[in-house]
Amino acid sequence: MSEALRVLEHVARQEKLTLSYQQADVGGAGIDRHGQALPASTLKVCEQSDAILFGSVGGPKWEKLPPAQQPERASLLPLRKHFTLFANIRPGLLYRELTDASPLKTERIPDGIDIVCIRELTGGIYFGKKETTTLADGDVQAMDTMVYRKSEIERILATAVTTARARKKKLCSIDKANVLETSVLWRKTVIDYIAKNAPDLELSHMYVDNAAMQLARNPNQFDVFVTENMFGDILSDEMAVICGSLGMLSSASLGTGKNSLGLPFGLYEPAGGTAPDIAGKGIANPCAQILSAALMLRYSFGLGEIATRIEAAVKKTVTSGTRTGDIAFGRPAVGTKAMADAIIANL
Ligand SMILES: NC(=O)c1ccc[n+]([C@@H]2O[C@H](COP(=O)([O-])OP(=O)(O)OC[C@H]3O[C@@H](n4cnc5c(N)ncnc54)[C@H](O)[C@@H]3O)[C@@H](O)[C@H]2O)c1
Ligand SMILES: CC(C)[C@H](C(=O)O)[C@@H](O)C(=O)O
Ligand SMILES: [Mg+2]
Repeated sequence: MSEALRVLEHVARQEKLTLSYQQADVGGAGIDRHGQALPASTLKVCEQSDAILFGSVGGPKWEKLPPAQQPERASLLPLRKHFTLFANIRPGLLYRELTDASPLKTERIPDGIDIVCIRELTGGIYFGKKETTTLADGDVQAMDTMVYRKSEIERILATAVTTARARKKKLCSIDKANVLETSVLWRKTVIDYIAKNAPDLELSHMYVDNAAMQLARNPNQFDVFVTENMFGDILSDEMAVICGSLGMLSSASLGTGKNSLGLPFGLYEPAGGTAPDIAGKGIANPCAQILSAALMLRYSFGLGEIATRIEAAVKKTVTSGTRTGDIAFGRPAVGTKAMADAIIANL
């Protein structure tokens, strides 16, 4: 986050913009300093802001807390729900020059990867009824329910249509309609919605297990794919690794809310987590956070040109060989700060 803020401050200086931001504790920092993962003061700061640039939460230190109090469930999910951020846009981009960082064979992705995951973010099994009960026979039973309404599916489809129209007009909807009732509704809603509202799109459907395989086999057969919350969580991590590293995967979460500029209010965060295995060593890849900041400038501040400039600087830095360990693969690696320095130099 500190490197992303340095990049933002740098572009603000260059463009003579005033960037006004407040930092607020969330997740483990919220628990440690305020006794709650999402302190009321933090929520207030978010409500008064035009956008949220989110770090990552969670980690071994808080894993022993009751599940409902842990950072992920008690801060990130409530934030998504509070602002109805139902549309999670995760671009899966692997530069041609970086194909060696992908576990896929270069022959399969000679031009890199360029796909987009649209994940429904405020419904499904994440937010359905949850319960753990001890049964009469002493056995313990836990339950999570997956619930979707047609209207929830339609509103994420609107985002998917806009995204697909701005690209190759090709949309794949991913579900498990051979097993799940929610997926049967999902597929029917997709068919009806696209026929009525976007007949210009090339629409396909795929079961999620096959999609997981197809992503690894030939990712560029997709252009934009849209899916429910948990499938999107899992497929976006797979997408991240075939695109080189979770450290490169940014994301934007949007709802219907508008900010004081009349633009979409959004939460912008890397798709990855707190990377406990490398935390504190100064070697994490800052690109996902920096690219998330670029998405924030584009969607919530209407500063698309500056966002494109940041994206180009990240690409130039990585493709010219300056890389953190997660994407270095045998080349000399730089640390987090040096990576951001190089990006700033390219800006
Ligand atoms: N948005 C979020 O806040 C978010 C997202 C995912 C996971 N988490 C939380 O993070 C914690 C760790 O989860 P996990 O280990 O399953 O996932 P993770 O994403 O933190 O790490 C998975 C792997 O990817 C690597 N990685 C991730 N980001 C990287 C980066 N920027 N640079 C280099 N390598 C990077 C890690 O080193 C690790 O090997 C858990 O508490 C989890 O709940 C939070
Ligand atoms: C941390 C966790 C709650 C979160 C999710 O499952 O949505 C993360 O994995 C993500 O992909 O943003
Ligand atoms: Mg995830």
